[in-house]
Amino acid sequence: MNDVVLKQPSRWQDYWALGKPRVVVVMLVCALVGALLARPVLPDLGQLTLAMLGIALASMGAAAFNHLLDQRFDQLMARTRRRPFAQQRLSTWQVSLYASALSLSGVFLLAWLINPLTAMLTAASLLGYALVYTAFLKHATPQNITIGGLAGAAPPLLGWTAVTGQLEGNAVLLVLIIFAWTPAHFWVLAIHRCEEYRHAGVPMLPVTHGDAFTRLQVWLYAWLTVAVTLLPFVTAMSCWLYLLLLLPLNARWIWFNWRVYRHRHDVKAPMQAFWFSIRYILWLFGALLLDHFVRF
Ligand code: HEM
Ligand SMILES: CC(C)=CCC/C(C)=C/CC/C(C)=C/COP(=O)(O)OP(=O)(O)O
Repeated sequence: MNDVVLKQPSRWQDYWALGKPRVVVVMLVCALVGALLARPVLPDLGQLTLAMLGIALASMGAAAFNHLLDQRFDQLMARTRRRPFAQQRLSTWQVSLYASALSLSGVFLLAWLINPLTAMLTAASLLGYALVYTAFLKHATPQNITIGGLAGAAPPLLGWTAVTGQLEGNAVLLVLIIFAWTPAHFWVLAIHRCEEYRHAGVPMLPVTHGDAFTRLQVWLYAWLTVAVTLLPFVTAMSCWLYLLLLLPLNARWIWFNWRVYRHRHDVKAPMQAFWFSIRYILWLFGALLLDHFVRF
């Protein structure tokens, strides 16, 4: 018998998937590093755990709203069509309630037990991703992710303000790193999935401006990312260990993105660069953390 019977995910697995848990885990790592870099000494572990919980709940709520608002587009793309709401395994009511419950509990937890600034910034990121990006920018302009990327870049700032209760320049530097990294992170995936985005009518850069132009943008943003990652060293927020770890990491980053730019016929290059982008951001924040604690 050739038929493969795919096992349906359980209800819990469906709810879990709505929160884009793998993306949120990486965001939480960035938030945690932001929190640990904020002061020379370790923050209170109880407060830190609560802050991470609040940020996680709000991020997963934002992701669930993204599923809710993008159902029609998710149904049109092979990458997303098996999502629980795209397949109508969960109802509009269930997803709306779940997204609202996660978002509100996350923001209220931060407002009540952490501080109002972190709650406000988290609420702004949540709305930035769920509403501004998903409901508007994503379907309006090929610059959707350069602008919308600000919401996804917020986690280190959220971690930082959770510890300090105030906005500080070094926290903004960490945001800038993710902000500069996002276009190269995403456009390589968009190059690989260009026909799906075209079919769904989503104006991603390779759809509107073509493959060659997008590869050039990836290459330029890769260099912008390199420049921004040097800022923590230039401003003396980080030291020589960070720089030492950064150099081979950036060399790999440039190499992966160079292949995207120059080896247009290498069909594997964009997705290899995409998966490396995730390892890159994790290693980078790991390097910032290591440098911080080796010094103090
Ligand atoms: C607006 C900004 C961003 C856009 C448009 C974007 C886009 C995407 C897309 C389309 C995927 C594929 C998801 C899938 O196949 O289900 C993805 C995966 C991923 N993104 Fe991003 N991303 C953004 C920001 C971020 C940020 C800030 C982080 C973390 C700091 C991040 C971490 C990840 C991770 C870890 C994955 C892999 C998920 C998996 O294993 O399935 N992304 N991103
Ligand atoms: C509070 C806070 C920090 C909020 C940020 C929340 C969050 C989960 C951001 C994720 C960024 C992301 C994966 C964008 C892709 O969306 P897409 O709709 O383009 O991708 P898709 O087609 O895979 O859904």
